[in-house]
Amino acid sequence: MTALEFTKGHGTGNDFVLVRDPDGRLDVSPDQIRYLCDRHFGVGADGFIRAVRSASHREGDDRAEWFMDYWNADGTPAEMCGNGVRVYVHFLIAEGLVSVESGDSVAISTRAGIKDVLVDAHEYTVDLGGWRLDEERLVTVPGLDVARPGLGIDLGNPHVVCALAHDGELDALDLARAPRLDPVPPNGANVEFVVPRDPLVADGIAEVRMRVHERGVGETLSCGTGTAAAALAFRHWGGPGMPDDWRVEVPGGSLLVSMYPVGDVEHVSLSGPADLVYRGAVELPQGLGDATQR
Ligand SMILES: N[C@@H](CCC[C@H](N)C(=O)O)C(=O)O
Repeated sequence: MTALEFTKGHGTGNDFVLVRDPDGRLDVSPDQIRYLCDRHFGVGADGFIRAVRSASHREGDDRAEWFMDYWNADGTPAEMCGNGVRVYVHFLIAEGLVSVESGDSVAISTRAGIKDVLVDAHEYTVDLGGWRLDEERLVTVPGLDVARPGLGIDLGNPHVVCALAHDGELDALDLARAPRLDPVPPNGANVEFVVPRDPLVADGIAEVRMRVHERGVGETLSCGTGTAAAALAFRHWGGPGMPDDWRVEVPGGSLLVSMYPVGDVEHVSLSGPADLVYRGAVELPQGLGDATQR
């Protein structure tokens, strides 16, 4: 049995088990990812991130040296993770795998394309790229008496954003199980519940509060792409005159979302902290198979 060395990190409480595997020698199975992310029997995390060179992963894009091999806690791969990619760059720097100074950007290959992450002391800003509106779905969740409309937003990964009237409604939600979506999205979705601050806009920045049920995970303390989806949906509903800068408060902290044109496309960025908490080594139990060398 081999011990798997890992680092535990988080971005506003959205937490990850990160492992370094520059040459793509590790083969960590979905069962092993479920074990690692289990909060009772394993290390515990919302997601698993393998740091592998793009050249050593079939989904990697060689225009970026590093690929973020991101998996949800239930052992399913995801296209993108806005908190994860910021923590990932912090991890690459801490491990000496990239060398950057404050003010530099690092390009990261993800299943949703290449994302540039700007490093600024302890704050990381990821350009999530373009986005698109998706269809509306009815959202049913314990704690809300009737189903509410939710707006689909695609950021490489799928989101459905549901506006609530006040903090009381948000606090009453039971997100222990996945909200029901109608029609059912073909690939599932992360579902964000959002309440506007009163006033919504102060000093040119709009502010909302959000809770999220993440696809493949459950309720989490934060979801970076989810905060971007929340801001985009509220700006869409608010119409012309809405600001392009949004502060989104989540249970684990707060994140800044900004929208800006890049050529003909509108991009959206996400800024916030990234923290590494501890390192360790874990032996994967028999029966799950070892994280073996390829
Ligand atoms: N927490 C992430 C999103 C992680 C992936 C998500 N659960 C999915 O399946 O799309 C974020 O910070 O964006």
